[in-house]
Amino acid sequence: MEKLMEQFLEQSAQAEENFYRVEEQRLQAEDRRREAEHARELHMLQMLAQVFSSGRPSSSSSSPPKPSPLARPPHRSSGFRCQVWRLLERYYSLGSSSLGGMDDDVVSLVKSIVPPLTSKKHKGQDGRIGIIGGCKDYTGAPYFAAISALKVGGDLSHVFCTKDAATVIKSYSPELIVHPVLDSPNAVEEIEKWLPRLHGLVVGPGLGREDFLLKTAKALIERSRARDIPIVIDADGLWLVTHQPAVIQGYQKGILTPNFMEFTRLFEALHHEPMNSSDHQRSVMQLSAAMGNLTLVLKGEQDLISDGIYSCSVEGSGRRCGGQGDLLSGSMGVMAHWAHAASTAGLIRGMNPSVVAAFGACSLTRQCNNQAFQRHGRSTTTSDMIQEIGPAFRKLFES
Ligand SMILES: NC(=O)C1=CN([C@@H]2O[C@H](COP(=O)(O)OP(=O)(O)OC[C@H]3O[C@@H](n4cnc5c(N)ncnc54)[C@H](O)[C@@H]3O)[C@@H](O)[C@H]2O)[C@@H](O)CC1
Ligand SMILES: Nc1ncnc2c1ncn2[C@@H]1O[C@H](COP(=O)(O)OP(=O)(O)OP(=O)(O)O)[C@@H](O)[C@H]1O
Repeated sequence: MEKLMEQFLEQSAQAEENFYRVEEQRLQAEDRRREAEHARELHMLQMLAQVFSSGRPSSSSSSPPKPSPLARPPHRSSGFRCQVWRLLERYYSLGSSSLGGMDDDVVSLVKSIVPPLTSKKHKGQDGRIGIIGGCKDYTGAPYFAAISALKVGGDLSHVFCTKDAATVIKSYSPELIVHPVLDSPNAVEEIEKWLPRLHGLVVGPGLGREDFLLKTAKALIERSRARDIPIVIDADGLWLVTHQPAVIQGYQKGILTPNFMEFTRLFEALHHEPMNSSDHQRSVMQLSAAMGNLTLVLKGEQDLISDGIYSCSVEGSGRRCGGQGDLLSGSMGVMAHWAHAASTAGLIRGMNPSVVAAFGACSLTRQCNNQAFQRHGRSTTTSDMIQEIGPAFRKLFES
């Protein structure tokens, strides 16, 4: 019996070793294929850039000029030029890892949207954010999003959730304002009363997928849109968008933050065909276009942000714990308000404010993950990351 057991263990160890060997070979081949594809694409775009970038300094293939994220397409009126510009943008962003400074340029734009802390302001000016989400099953997600909005620097954070989620969420934190209205018969009217006081809305964390909750969320998105409020849609809010894309399509103050699964569902719903999962940048551009060029953030090893393609690769860690996406969407809700306010005030020009907000929130989330991981390693949770928001924010945007 013992001998049999030994044999069995040996065989399974061998099988495991074989599996890892084959897997490693597969990953190496995939890396080589991607590198070759990337090089081909860069080369092609480089040639296009040289042909079309009249007025720009000519670029050597090894060191292309550093792009300014502030720059605008030269003549937006011309469709052809616009297309060329997009190719150039793509070329520059594809080359961004070798350029190095790209992230720094966008980070400095994020710095410029952060409102200064002065004694002249009243409570509420730096952001009153609403979270639509929180139901019987999910109380953590809306809490993470709402507390992150506060810790980033928003002044007031409202959670609109179902009745049975409200007491639970209140008990997590006295800092949140929690409205137990999401499943009341007149939920839309109850919540709409608050819209004039809100600077940003985050729809989806812990919302659930019950029809009546999604119906309420839909009506609130429509009414917030009519009031020109920046809207971040995440988690179950994206389930709604997958089934009814028109609810947010074309809204320039809308930001979608899908993880890979959510992205795939959305892509396949809009394109009626399977996604080519080997080229994420292309898929992001395609989906963004299908959604009316709104800002899209595909979260992952790098966060890919359209319009154009920006990639945020601030170093995080290998730890993925539930709720990181809620930290992201909550902080993005505040930053979207700041970015649009800064844009209206003429403080940022030439770059889509939603992209600046998205980049800011992605960098921050990843930096929080990195710092929390240094302290807690494998046991890092989203609560640990939330503890890092203050120091991470200072390090990225206030130094
Ligand atoms: N503590 C809480 O209350 C939390 C609640 N959450 C809520 O839970 C609800 C459902 O969210 P789910 O994300 O589970 O939704 P989905 O049902 O869309 O996710 C399906 C599955 O996809 C997997 N997945 C994610 N990224 C992937 C990738 N790159 N490749 C392969 N698989 C991947 C996830 O592990 C998940 O099990 C939402 O309302 C969400 O807000 C989450 O935010 C996590 C924390
Ligand atoms: N592979 C990765 N490497 C580094 N960072 C990552 C990786 N995947 C995700 N992240 C970071 O975590 C953030 C949230 O992405 P994630 O995929 O965890 O979202 P989510 O599944 O929607 O989260 P939630 O658990 O809140 O629903 C991303 O914006 C990114 O900063």
